Amino acid sequence: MSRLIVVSNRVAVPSRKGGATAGGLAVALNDVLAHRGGLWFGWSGRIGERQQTASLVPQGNVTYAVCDLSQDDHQEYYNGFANRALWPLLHYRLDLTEFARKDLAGYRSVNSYFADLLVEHVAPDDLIWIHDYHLIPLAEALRERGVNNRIGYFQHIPWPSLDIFLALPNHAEIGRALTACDLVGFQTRKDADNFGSYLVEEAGAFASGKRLFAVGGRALRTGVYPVGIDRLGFARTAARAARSRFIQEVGESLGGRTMMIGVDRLDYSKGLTQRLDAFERMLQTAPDWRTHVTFLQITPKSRADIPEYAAMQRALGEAAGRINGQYGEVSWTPIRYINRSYNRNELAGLYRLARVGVVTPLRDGMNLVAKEYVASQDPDDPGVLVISRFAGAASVLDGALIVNPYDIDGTAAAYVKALMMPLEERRARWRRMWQGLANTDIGGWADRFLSDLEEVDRDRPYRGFPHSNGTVHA
Ligand SMILES: O=P(O)(O)OC[C@H]1O[C@H](O[C@H]2O[C@H](CO)[C@@H](O)[C@H](O)[C@H]2O)[C@H](O)[C@@H](O)[C@@H]1O
Ligand SMILES: O=c1ccn([C@@H]2O[C@H](COP(=O)(O)OP(=O)(O)O)[C@@H](O)[C@H]2O)c(=O)[nH]1
Repeated sequence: MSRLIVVSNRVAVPSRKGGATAGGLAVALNDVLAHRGGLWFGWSGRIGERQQTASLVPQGNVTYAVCDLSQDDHQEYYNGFANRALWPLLHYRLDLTEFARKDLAGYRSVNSYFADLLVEHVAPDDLIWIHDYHLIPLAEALRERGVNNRIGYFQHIPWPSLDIFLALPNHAEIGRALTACDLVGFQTRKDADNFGSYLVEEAGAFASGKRLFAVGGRALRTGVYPVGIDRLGFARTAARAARSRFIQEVGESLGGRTMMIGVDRLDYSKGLTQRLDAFERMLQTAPDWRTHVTFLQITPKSRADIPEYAAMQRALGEAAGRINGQYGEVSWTPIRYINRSYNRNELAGLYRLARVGVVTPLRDGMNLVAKEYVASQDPDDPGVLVISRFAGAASVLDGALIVNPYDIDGTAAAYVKALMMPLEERRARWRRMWQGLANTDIGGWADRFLSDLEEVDRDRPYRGFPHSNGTVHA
């Protein structure tokens, strides 16, 4: 088996502050590398001087290779082009997209820096797997440095429709950069279809079917690989956590009330204000639930230097305060709004304690919290998941109550339905979702992507494409 090199901006270096945060990419890749071993290259999470070589941290079967970013790198590449231009645009938020040439230059420069450091560690048979929108130019930069290995790229966040993507001033550069890969993977069929349309309509690619392209004299495959979780591991953790002192104390603090839960980074893509607005609407329109339900919203701060995130933090704090002020009683606070992060064990126990899990992003590549909520439930007495139709996870969790997060009345009605759902229906819906999780288990996700990457026929880029006489290239 070839050695795996995983590359991502965020690297979960064990016991290093600033490395791992509450984010699905780090969580997913951690699981993959723990099973398969290899090299994990990326940002150390620290700001300092640029390095001449990556710092190596060997740990079991994984070697972490990380490097610091300069203050300007962090500002232009991470806060700037990645998170103020690409993130909003790829989440369909043209209204929040801020394109600056200086940030673009920083983005290119950090990708070149990563390529310079990484190339020193690449052996001829290694499989290289690049992750996410921070590193779209990396495959091209590696090819320029003579790397001929198989390179795959996985997009954790949505790929929007053509009209949206064309609003990016340098869309041609970004789109072309991915054609240096052998395989490009997406979370959903829609994302992969959108990228395919872009290749054909704007990048001069020829398509054979929906997932094979000839572009720039090379073959490029695309595929759909919805990222998952270790469902059995999570279920075990949740069952154990339910007996912990921490969860017992939280349970006692509820005083017999039903709990709803939301767990999200503080991000405008997560639909948090709409979610609380819907809870407020429920308290208005279904007054019987007042004093009987507690909404626990865990929202660790994220990307806090970016103005749109700081504004979001203020808006959300105000919304929670307004609702608690309007409906709260001396003995009851409707919303427990918390800005710190919790570890996996604690979260698993909290998910299991909650009768309703609420996941209502306006757009989300996948959303692992939705899957973790399902995996944590007691099969004999499971809770109900309310999920936005715009989360990638909705496509594999068809036992959930699916809502349009822009529809505040509709979401409020779904909350009531979830709270009142009879046990038999809860069990039946949960069984369907548990099965859905089996199809996208984390090990299977990586195995499918990597075996497709190994099978790309690089020597015959036009294999499968039609000749002008109607026959097919062998
Ligand atoms: O690294 P940060 O800037 O702190 O942000 C955290 C991560 O957020 C995004 O996660 C995505 O990946 C998840 C796993 O595939 C997926 O479930 C979720 O829908 C995505 O939003 C981002 O894509 C990562 O690069 C960040 O590390
Ligand atoms: O306090 C927290 C909040 C979140 N998470 C984890 O962060 C990940 C969030 O991933 P998701 O795909 O839902 O969204 P993202 O933040 O990547 O956009 C999940 O595995 C959560 O369990 C965590 O460990 N602690």
